[in-house]
Amino acid sequence: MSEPSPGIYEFDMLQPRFCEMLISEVENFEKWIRETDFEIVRPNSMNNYGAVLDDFGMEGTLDTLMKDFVRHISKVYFADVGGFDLDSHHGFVVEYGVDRDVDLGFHTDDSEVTLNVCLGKQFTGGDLFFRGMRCEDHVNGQIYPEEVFDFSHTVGRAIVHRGRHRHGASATTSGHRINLILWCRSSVYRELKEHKNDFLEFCGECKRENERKACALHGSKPQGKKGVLASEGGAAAS
Ligand SMILES: O=C(O)CCC(=O)C(=O)O
Ligand SMILES: [Fe+2]
Repeated sequence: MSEPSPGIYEFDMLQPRFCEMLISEVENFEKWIRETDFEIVRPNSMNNYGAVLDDFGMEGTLDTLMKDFVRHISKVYFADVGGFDLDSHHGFVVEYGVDRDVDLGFHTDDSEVTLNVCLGKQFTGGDLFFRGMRCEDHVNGQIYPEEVFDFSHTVGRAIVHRGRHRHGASATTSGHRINLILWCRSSVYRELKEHKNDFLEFCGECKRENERKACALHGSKPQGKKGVLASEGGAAAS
């Protein structure tokens, strides 16, 4: 596992054969939905294609994946957002292509920790772009150069990040990109957050504010890196 940018971890996770089998299962489900005239529930407020895996028999499997796999990673790297106590999830696939959703706007996830694995198929484009972690108060704030990180998907490879890590997906310019997304949540963390009004350690802007306050107190200059990129508006996905 490597950490190509602060708070983002990547590693090989799924065998190609498993990715193919999962895609074929999703395609079967979508075919069945079309034939039976059922309404498919789309994965979230942003994607018009894809499907919720929990809706067709994978809820238990994904719960096990979260508890026996993601949680071991998140309790080490994301303990500050309840990574030790993930207890519910929303599992889905997203589908991109010129005849599907092409890209995905800048947003934060309704999760404490997100696992994102590329299932296939063949595609060009579709990079994920990350632009720093923010608390709710600072989600629309500036982007600092050290927060800029772009990630190219390859089949079977996974990335994990905090839900509060602002990100989006650039256009898939050819082929189809299908990714498995697992939004993992912690009810304990959410409950605690309600009653605490602390500054959030992971938030790039809270950190800077704290630094400025400390410097004002001691009469020194903040050490933070200079240079600010244009700010982008962010949405919260649900
Ligand atoms: O397109 C992707 O790989 C990312 C999808 C995503 O960010 C989301 O569904 O929350
Ligand atoms: Fe997302």
